[in-house]
Amino acid sequence: MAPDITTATTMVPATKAASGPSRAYVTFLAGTGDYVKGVVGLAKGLRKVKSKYPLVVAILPDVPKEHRQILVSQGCIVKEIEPVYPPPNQTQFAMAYYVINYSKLRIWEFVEYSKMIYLDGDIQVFQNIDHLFDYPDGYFYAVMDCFCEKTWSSSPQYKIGYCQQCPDKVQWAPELGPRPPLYFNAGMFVYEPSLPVYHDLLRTLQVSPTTSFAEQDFLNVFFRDKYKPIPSNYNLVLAMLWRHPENIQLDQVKVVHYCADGSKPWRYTGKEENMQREDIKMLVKKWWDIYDDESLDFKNIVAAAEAGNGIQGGSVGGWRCQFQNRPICCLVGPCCFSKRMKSI
Ligand SMILES: O=c1ccn([C@@H]2O[C@H](COP(=O)(O)OP(=O)(O)O)[C@@H](O)[C@H]2O)c(=O)[nH]1
Ligand SMILES: OC[C@H]1O[C@H](O[C@@H]2[C@@H](O)[C@H](O)[C@@H](O)[C@H](O)[C@@H]2O)[C@H](O)[C@@H](O)[C@H]1O
Ligand SMILES: [Mn+2]
Repeated sequence: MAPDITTATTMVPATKAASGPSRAYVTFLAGTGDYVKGVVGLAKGLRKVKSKYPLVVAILPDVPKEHRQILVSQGCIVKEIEPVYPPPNQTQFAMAYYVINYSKLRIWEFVEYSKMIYLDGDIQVFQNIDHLFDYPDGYFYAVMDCFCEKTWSSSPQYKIGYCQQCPDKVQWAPELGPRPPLYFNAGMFVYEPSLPVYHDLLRTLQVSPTTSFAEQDFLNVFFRDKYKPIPSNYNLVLAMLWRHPENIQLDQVKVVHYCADGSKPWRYTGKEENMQREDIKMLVKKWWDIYDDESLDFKNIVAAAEAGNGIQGGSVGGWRCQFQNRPICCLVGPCCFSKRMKSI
């Protein structure tokens, strides 16, 4: 099991979760590039909506020390994972870098948590979604994807203009075979870590064909009997705004997925198609407002909690150190959020 880097550096030994099933959000970070900004934004966004649960970051070995330190300083629980590679293949992935996304499968190994919510690093949470952890166990919850973007141009759905978001607009062509089962976007999902499932995933991957949406396609096949769609409010794939506006009520959206071409806020130039839309500009600004909000930096949250300023019951988002009867037991912080804290 991947060691908690924070536990290794924590001044005091982490102990088992104090009470009740252990839950956490989890994201994935690879490379030396700027996705680390996405993860910092996500950590601050979860704090802004007062989530009760910590953010675990599964990182590949190529993530530099400086980025790891930034994540720990933002209260993240950093866990190094080994890459997962698909079987040798000639696949033309929709995006060449999708090949690294198979490494996401390592999060099934995080069995110190009973339930986790996976969020891509290019996602922001604008309203609290902790209640998703209470959904019945035994299912895989995720939002249905959209097939209308050109990233889908090699798919049979795209070729006939069929999309599951509006199945009556263009009927599925029976001559293409059975209508495809509901298909989820793998940028956000609710799942239960499990070693048997983890080993089954890795074994099955090695005998599965690789396809253009890499681990997203693979997860859709693997969990097809357990998949339960949840509303688009929990993972707004931005293309929905111009492809299926009738399905979206922007003020109800809790989670935004900046996956449309040119929409990553930390790289936004406004030059790509659809990027000058008022709703896109508003959502990019909302992301930056959180990223730039220093009051959401972990060190300032701890300081405010220590001073008891405006945080009820001297807790941080409902968490209090069980050992030192203070909001935070130590400035290292993440040990609290992963092991030593208990929900009050
Ligand atoms: O260079 C990269 C590319 C991707 N990712 C991670 O892999 C996820 C999936 O990639 P991406 O979100 O770019 O795919 P999309 O949702 O846009 O198809 C990202 O959100 C990050 O968490 C990363 O850490 N570094
Ligand atoms: O590795 C495959 C990726 O496939 C998914 O994104 C795609 C896809 O869903 C299309 O529907 C969209 O058109 C496209 O923009 C979007 O990037 C996941 O968001 C990502 O986490 C990851 O699994
Ligand atoms: Mn994404």
